[in-house]
Amino acid sequence: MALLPVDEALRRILDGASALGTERVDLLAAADRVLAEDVTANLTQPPFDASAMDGYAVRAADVASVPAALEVIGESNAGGPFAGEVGPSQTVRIFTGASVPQGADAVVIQEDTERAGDSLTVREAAKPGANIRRAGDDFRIGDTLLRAGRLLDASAITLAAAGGNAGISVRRAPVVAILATGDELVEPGRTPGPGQIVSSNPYGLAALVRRFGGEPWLLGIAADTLEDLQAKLATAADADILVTIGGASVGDRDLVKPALEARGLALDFWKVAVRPGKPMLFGRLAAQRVLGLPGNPLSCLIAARLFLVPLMFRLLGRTDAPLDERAAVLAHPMEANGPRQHYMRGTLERVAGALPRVTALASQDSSHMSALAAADVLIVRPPDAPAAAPGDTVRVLPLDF
Ligand SMILES: Nc1nc2c(c(=O)[nH]1)N[C@H]1C(S)=C(S)[C@@H](COP(=O)(O)OP(=O)(O)OC[C@H]3O[C@@H](n4cnc5c(N)ncnc54)[C@H](O)[C@@H]3O)O[C@H]1N2
Ligand code: MOO
Repeated sequence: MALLPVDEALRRILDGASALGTERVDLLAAADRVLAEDVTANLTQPPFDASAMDGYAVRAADVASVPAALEVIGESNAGGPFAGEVGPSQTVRIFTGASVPQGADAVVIQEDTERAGDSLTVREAAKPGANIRRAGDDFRIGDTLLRAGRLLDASAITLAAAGGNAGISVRRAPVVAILATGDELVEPGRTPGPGQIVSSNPYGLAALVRRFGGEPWLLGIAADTLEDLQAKLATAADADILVTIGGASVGDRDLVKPALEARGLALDFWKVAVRPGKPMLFGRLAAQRVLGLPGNPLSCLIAARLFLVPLMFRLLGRTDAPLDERAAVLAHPMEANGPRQHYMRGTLERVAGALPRVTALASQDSSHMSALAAADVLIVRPPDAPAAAPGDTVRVLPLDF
């Protein structure tokens, strides 16, 4: 099979994928979930004309020329409005957030006044509307506050709450089953025997899945036998997405593809023109989407960021773009690229008033986890890109996981 271009691989993975079902959660459980329905305002905010400052509610005409002498006739507190009306040459003591009483059309801040008993001297003039937040300035009952498909961050949750919404409809989190494969693997914390290494990838993948709103489901490590692979794959039938790690290449023990095929995998593609991540496979086991990621840790995580995360966005109904490429300027020359789209690990440096400057790390080995942890971007080198010079503009993808 020929290597598939990155865009085409992504298109095929997303083909026919649609948003999962919805569930209602209360506001405290809504953080980082994806909104499934528009949120509307059940209230108007502010619900009344409110003072923006601590001071005195006045008739602007009374304080057009200063100093002006006024009589204090009462008080309006946040939560305790003044019941009467402010008449000519009268004023009401008022506090931030309190309702502006009838008759008043401006608020003079406390610092611009002098008080003696019920007498107030205003030293600064105020125009009509000064320091008043009008009813509905922020939003009105029936307004659409938030659109479906948006990630619920702190500001969105604050707005939903202010609009009188106690519960929110969100997308069900996609369940992503993760199966490590390989006789050489032991769980972290165990001492590897001869020829063994620690199975690190599932933990990084689980973090990535959580980070983007999914529910990771770790299936452990399958041995390099068709029997064990098939048995472990069978336990994942209820997951929305099945991810296998390793055993995807052409070695004699690379049995993931045959094991999946024996379980009825409809293979869509195997091998993508991407570096790292080439031996990735994608197919379907009935309704379940299956991503077979390579074993090299960087290949695994970077392929997951490039292909699994956009699929999760789709299942979550997210409307923002899953891959946010930006421009940066190269700090050094770069050789021409080969036929695979190369996602090189790099570090980004801010430059005042100009595009940031990017430096590729010395190690671009797909097994060097220390390099990935030290990087803050991936430099995207398109297939067969010509050699580049310092100062050339390149695309970078922030490492956001
Ligand atoms: N003759 C060829 N050999 C290889 C090719 C090729 O095209 N022709 N592709 C290379 C590329 S590119 C990659 S990437 C790797 C991917 O191989 P597999 O997906 O089959 O992965 P494994 O061989 O099982 O493992 C590779 C490497 O990663 C380690 N590994 C595996 N699982 C884990 C885990 N859960 N945690 C940490 N590390 C893991 C494994 O021990 C190996 O060191 O193939 C190249 N070969
Ligand atoms: O694609 Mo492999 O991921 O180049 O090491």
